[in-house]
Amino acid sequence: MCSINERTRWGVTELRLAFPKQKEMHFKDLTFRYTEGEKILLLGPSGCGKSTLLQVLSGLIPSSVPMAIKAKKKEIPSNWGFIFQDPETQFCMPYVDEDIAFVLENRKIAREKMPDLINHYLNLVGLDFPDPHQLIHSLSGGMKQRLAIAGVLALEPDILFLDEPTALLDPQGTEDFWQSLQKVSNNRTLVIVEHKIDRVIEFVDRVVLFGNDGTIIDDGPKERVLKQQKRRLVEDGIWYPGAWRDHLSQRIQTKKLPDYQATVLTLDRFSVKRNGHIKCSIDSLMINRGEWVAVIGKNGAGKSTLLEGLKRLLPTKGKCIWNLTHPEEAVAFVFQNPEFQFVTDRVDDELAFSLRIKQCPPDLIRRRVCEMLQKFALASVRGNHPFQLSIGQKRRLSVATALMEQPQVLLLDEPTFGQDAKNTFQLLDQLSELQQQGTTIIMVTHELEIVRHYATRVLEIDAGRLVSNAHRDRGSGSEVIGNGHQMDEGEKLVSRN
Ligand SMILES: Nc1ncnc2c1ncn2[C@@H]1O[C@H](COP(=O)(O)OP(=O)(O)OP(=O)(O)O)[C@@H](O)[C@H]1O
Ligand SMILES: Nc1ncnc2c1ncn2[C@@H]1O[C@H](COP(=O)(O)OP(=O)(O)OP(=O)(O)O)[C@@H](O)[C@H]1O
Repeated sequence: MCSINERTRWGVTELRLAFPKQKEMHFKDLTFRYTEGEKILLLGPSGCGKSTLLQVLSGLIPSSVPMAIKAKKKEIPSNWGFIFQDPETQFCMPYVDEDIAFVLENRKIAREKMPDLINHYLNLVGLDFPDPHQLIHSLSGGMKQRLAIAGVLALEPDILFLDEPTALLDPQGTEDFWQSLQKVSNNRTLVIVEHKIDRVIEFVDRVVLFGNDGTIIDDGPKERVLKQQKRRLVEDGIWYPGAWRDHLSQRIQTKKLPDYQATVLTLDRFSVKRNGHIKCSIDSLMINRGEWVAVIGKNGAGKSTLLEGLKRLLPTKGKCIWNLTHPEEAVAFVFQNPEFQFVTDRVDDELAFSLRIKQCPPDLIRRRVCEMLQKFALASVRGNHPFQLSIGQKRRLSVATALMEQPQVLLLDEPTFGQDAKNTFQLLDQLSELQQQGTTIIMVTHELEIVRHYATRVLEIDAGRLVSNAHRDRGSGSEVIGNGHQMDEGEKLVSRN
């Protein structure tokens, strides 16, 4: 073991950076240095610049992402791997096995050793294909994220830059990821951005806390930073261990939900196909107005497929009856990948788009756009291109556009992934308000706290089938919900036909 003085140090000194077409510099002379073997968590509100800084530290900015940057000193490591927020950006080849083989080839691994190694890295992230010669395009969002991680682990890098590596993973996948990383990270240096705080915090020794404007507010051992900065974390809406508990204890308990009794959706021998194959089927299901339905299940189970089938974005068979006058308009949809949704080149135009098509009065559109920019913390980026937003901002914009028309039914595919605490809680408060007014919410989520504290019904999908349909109720004892997660004491699921 070498002493700290002998270890290599990297980082940036007095960094300033300008995004294309932006006059103002991001980071005001930011200095951040780190040492071989350190395990560091970058914490800060959505949009403060965490992902951008990771890309500067790895040298991706400006070498692969051209950007004007100024720094007194830059020390960039050589053997690093980068796990991106958006797994789609990570792949070089069309097939699963080829993508990992590509990395192994770069490491000059002999061809005959490759099949075993490919399986080894896929197993590390819990991907188990009978034949790994699978089209990457045909994987679910969470499966792609697992593959992206496997590809980076196959590099066997000394340094890992991890940008929200578990955002799209199911709870078991998240746990598996941290366990796999534990196995391979002994002497490695890790610089991590992660909103799901509870697990990652066990893993790191140093926490760097950023403010809204990208300045470093504190930097030091995790115990000290989390303790001394607790007020700041709460005020800025940054995740900290116990944030959920504090939020729920302060949450104004919503009035008893109105029982509308009116069926809004009936499914009968309903199935949804992708590429000619049935990927999700439900024999029989009825959902009432004002319900909050959580759709849970493992990565690749068929949750997004179900939602896309309900919105008729994929071919379906059987009955899917919406008890609504104009279902095409009354049912709003939020894709798992927010970029699929954007149709304009400015944030404010994106919000105004659907109301303009309906020829609503300009005054009303302006008022509504301003309201949503405030509610979704997007006012400072209102003139930006939607593709230039941070992941959290993109996610909020996609949800905000769906809410513009005040739809009667909301189909939401993981609307809270990649969000800081403040924006997560604000979104949930808004959805609760809409639910009180009778909006039906059908939401795919891996966030068990939402399932526990907001859902009125939980549908569990496994291998393309509805395996459990349970009404959420409070009672005694505890029960197990999807992915082997124990419900809190005092809660239980009541089965429904
Ligand atoms: N290409 C770009 N052009 C203009 N602004 C950009 C560009 N890329 C990022 N930004 C802005 O820079 C800021 C920092 O973005 P970044 O993705 O680094 O934030 P982050 O802290 O990782 O956020 P999140 O937690 O939401 O992922 C954001 O306000 C974003 O809108
Ligand atoms: N574009 C596609 N083409 C073909 N098959 C696909 C496509 N997208 C997903 N699939 C397959 O359909 C099945 C269900 O995928 P789906 O995206 O519905 O899963 P999911 O439960 O939403 O997963 P996740 O939690 O990872 O988002 C998976 O077996 C997946 O491989």
